[in-house]
Amino acid sequence: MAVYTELSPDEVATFFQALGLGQPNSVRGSTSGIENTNYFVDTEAGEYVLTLFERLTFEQLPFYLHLMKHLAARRMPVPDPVANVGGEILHTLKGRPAVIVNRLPGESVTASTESHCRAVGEILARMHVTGSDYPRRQANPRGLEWWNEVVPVVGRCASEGQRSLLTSELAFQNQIAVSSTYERLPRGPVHADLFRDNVLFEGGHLTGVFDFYFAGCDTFLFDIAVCLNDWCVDSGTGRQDTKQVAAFLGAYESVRALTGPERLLLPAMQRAGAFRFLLSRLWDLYQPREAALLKAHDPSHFERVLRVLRGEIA
Ligand SMILES: Nc1ncnc2c1ncn2[C@@H]1O[C@H](COP(=O)(O)OP(=O)(O)O)[C@@H](O)[C@H]1O
Ligand SMILES: N[C@@H](CCOP(=O)(O)O)C(=O)O
Repeated sequence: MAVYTELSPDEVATFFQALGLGQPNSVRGSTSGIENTNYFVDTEAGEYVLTLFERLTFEQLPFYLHLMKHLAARRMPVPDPVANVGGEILHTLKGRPAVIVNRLPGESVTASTESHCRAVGEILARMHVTGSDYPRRQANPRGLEWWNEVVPVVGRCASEGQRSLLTSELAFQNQIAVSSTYERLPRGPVHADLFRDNVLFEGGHLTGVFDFYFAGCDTFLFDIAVCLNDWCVDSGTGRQDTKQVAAFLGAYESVRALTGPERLLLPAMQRAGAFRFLLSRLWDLYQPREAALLKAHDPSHFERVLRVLRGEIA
């Protein structure tokens, strides 16, 4: 992310020492991401990421942090929050909720290949299966309820063409959500934002999945759709790459087979995935926050992806 909350080296050092992580040798603010303040901190004990939460509250965070702990404890390559002597993993720094996790190895990829799509399809299915017995419940914060709240708000600033797209897609998604097929979709904790910038690869192997801060309980199909829309879509045209989609779904199904209702609703959920990110990008554009190094994401990309999925452009 952008650094929203500035920390001095002394503040970071005191915090790390209190958690028994030693003296920081290096502290760097991250320039990517749009939601939280991240610092990369190296100490003699290891490499860490310190996150201060700018949007999420003390009440919302335990769901995300314990989900990461649950998956990490089951050998998934996700960040593992560091506990204090009392076993607490959610901390306070400068009055904000804060967490320290291990820094995962590898780099994000910008251009995805079929091999990347296979790796992400497989890890997503493993996360769905492994997360199935996670006991905490919290709704997807960027789900249907949020869409209904923000469409009228962003619609006021959007162009006429965008406004009519948003209104029409919202009506479609509201209809899908009350259908009996939708009711039968398998559900559980989902990442809900597993874009290329939230996955790490090293030497062709997937080494990390992070940024669980849009996670929530929702349909597994929504999670699959979000991934397909980022990993398997041509960024120039907004069209799906059918070979990448096949690679992703084949790998996903090698771990967990899709059900009949999931097959039926995949196109509708891909529209839902594109709609969700079009909405959040418009929201970020029209309600910007202070940040030293903020790079806003482009809404027109997801407008194109959504229009392609709706059959409005070839
Ligand atoms: N546990 C981690 N291991 C390695 N890199 C990480 C980790 N957490 C965050 N990062 C890095 O920090 C950057 C910003 O993190 P991110 O969670 O995407 O921020 P935001 O929530 O603000 O979008 C990522 O692009 C990634 O490079
Ligand atoms: N993936 C979202 C933005 C969320 O930001 P992140 O850096 O926290 O993943 C998008 O592309 O709109």
